[in-house]
Amino acid sequence: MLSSDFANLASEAQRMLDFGADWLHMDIMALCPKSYNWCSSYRESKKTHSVMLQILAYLDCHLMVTNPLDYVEPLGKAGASGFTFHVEVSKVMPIVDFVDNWQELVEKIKSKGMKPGVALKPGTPIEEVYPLLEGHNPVEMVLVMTVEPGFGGQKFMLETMDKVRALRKKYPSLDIEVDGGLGPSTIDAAASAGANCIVAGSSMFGAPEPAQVIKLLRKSVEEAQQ
Ligand SMILES: O=C(CO)[C@@H](O)[C@H](O)COP(=O)(O)O
Repeated sequence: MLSSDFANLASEAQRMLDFGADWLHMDIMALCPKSYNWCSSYRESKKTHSVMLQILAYLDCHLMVTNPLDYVEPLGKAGASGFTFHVEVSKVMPIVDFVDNWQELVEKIKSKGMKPGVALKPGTPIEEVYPLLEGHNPVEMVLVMTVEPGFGGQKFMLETMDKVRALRKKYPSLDIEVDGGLGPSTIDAAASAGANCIVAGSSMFGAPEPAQVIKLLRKSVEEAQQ
């Protein structure tokens, strides 16, 4: 949704669902560069925001915030479906008993009926998310960022596919999401590495025929899974 027309968020969301998107990906940012556009829409335009959350669709929320725990309650109430927080919060926050408490965070996310996920930036080694995939309260999705988080329209970082491959090898049935620079020219690299959830921003909203783009992305993932 970061690539959509912010003045028409609800109709843009519906347009993408009509074209065949399975999920709506909502970027919720606090500290990333250029995040003010989405943040201001998110915070200031409460009315539009709640209209979006009323649409019956899977709302995949990517929390680029340092205090994910504070967002669990409000997003759960608002109707979010997926809640993906960043593994790097354990480094930027001094609270960092987070590393010990991530299970509590995951439990809270689940208790609000949301699917817990963990995201990592391009420079973060994949090994950092492994502890969150073990134990009795594991996350259910890993989001491998394929651009630096912050804004749409960036170039897909092919080198991040090593992380997707490693993750897929270790966790054959895990949901692995990729986000940033995904479109017809990069989908095969992501799908063949093992990604099965594809976030497409500017390649969708800027496409003359978004339905065709979705079909192509889906086909590439399905073929790679066979
Ligand atoms: O989270 C982000 C950027 O922080 C992404 O969701 C991008 O917004 C995807 O946009 P494109 O790279 O597909 O244009």
